[in-house]
Amino acid sequence: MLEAFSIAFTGDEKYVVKIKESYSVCTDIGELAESLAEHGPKALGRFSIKLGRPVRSMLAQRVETFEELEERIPGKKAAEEKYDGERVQIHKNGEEVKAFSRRLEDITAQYPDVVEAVRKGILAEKIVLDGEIVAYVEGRKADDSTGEFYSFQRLMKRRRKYEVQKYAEICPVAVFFFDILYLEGNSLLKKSYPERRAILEKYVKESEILRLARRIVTDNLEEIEDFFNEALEKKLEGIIIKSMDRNSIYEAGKRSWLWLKWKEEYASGMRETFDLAIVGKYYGRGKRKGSFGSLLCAILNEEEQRFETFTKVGTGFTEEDAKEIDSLLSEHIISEVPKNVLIKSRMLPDIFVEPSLVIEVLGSEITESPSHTAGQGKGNTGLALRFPRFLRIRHDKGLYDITTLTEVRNLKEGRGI
Ligand SMILES: Nc1ncnc2c1ncn2[C@@H]1O[C@H](COP(=O)(O)OP(=O)(O)OP(=O)(O)O)[C@@H](O)[C@H]1O
Repeated sequence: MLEAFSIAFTGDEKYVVKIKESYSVCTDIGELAESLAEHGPKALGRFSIKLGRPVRSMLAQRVETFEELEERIPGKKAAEEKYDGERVQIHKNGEEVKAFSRRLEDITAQYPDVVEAVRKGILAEKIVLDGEIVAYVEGRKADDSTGEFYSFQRLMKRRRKYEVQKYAEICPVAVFFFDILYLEGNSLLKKSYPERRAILEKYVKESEILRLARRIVTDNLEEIEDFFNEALEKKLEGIIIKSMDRNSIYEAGKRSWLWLKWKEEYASGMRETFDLAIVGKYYGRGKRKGSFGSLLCAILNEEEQRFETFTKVGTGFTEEDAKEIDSLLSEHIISEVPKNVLIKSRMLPDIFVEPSLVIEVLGSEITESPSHTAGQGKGNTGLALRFPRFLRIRHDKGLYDITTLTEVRNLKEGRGI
């Protein structure tokens, strides 16, 4: 249809791309046609976001490797949690609130709880917000202040015309806002992502239902890896990396390289298990305070007869695992780095543990890392295991039965263990 518009209203095919761009902002096809009929190509580029008329969503590109995140968006970037629910664009005009789906359908009636929360907790008269609605229950467990995410399938129970109120109770939701597109008469589409996020934070009064997408801003890929692992631990499926560049505008209707997605399934090139010795423990920090935290784990360097750190494991533990590990480790806590262990100063754990307990860990990539000491040469980089996940305690394995440096090197070079 948009192609036909190009010929019909401009007499030339060459305007198709521009017409498509205009449609991303002016999704009312009648209005688009009228304007083109009246002004011809001059109408293009004049469209702006309008209250009550959703723009097409900006989408993220996928990358093939974790390093590609750095290649595509070098330096400082934001990593946001990626919520698996329904994309929603919320338009608030005073008391009137409308919610639109990614397919631009009006889904307001399905979410009376969200509408009510927006009326109360969004501190602007006229505003357009972009986010994801998820099946979510706040602070379910006593020790879990961040709440619990449920599957997309569960959210789909809310897709109904009848008994909406009943299902609002059966399936509570939260909206995680990650963008703002319009404020009090002004389009924000051309503002940079850091500017938009700062404005967004001012206008969302967080509550059980209204949340801001959790994120970190960093230029350190390892921190992003930790953030990704934490996201998986919360049963999220990944993260979205966002450019902080001056030109990081909101590209309506585009699958943009300014946003990259990284999901659990992309990381599973290799699925190999490793038996590792625990040599330290970190406490849960920030929102994970009070949680189990993570374990610093080592492989055996057979030649040097010492344990060299290889990874930090923070996911995959059940509550029982955590309790058992804590109680087993309590007998091996010491006040300094154990003699037969090599740890980089940047990785010093909160608690040092004499190597004794062996755990089995699933991992999906071996990379060079300045943080770990496994096989570290003169260049000061060691080998590290990416995306580790705890599987079980190996009571049956002794310290000298664990994965060795030779095995890790073989695996890295594709020779297998
Ligand atoms: N923090 C976030 N920032 C941007 N998008 C997010 C965020 N959290 C969740 N999303 C959602 O993630 C979607 C992209 O993830 P995914 O690849 O799983 O979805 P898809 O429908 O298969 O692909 P796509 O939406 O990219 O076409 C976005 O369209 C958006 O709805």
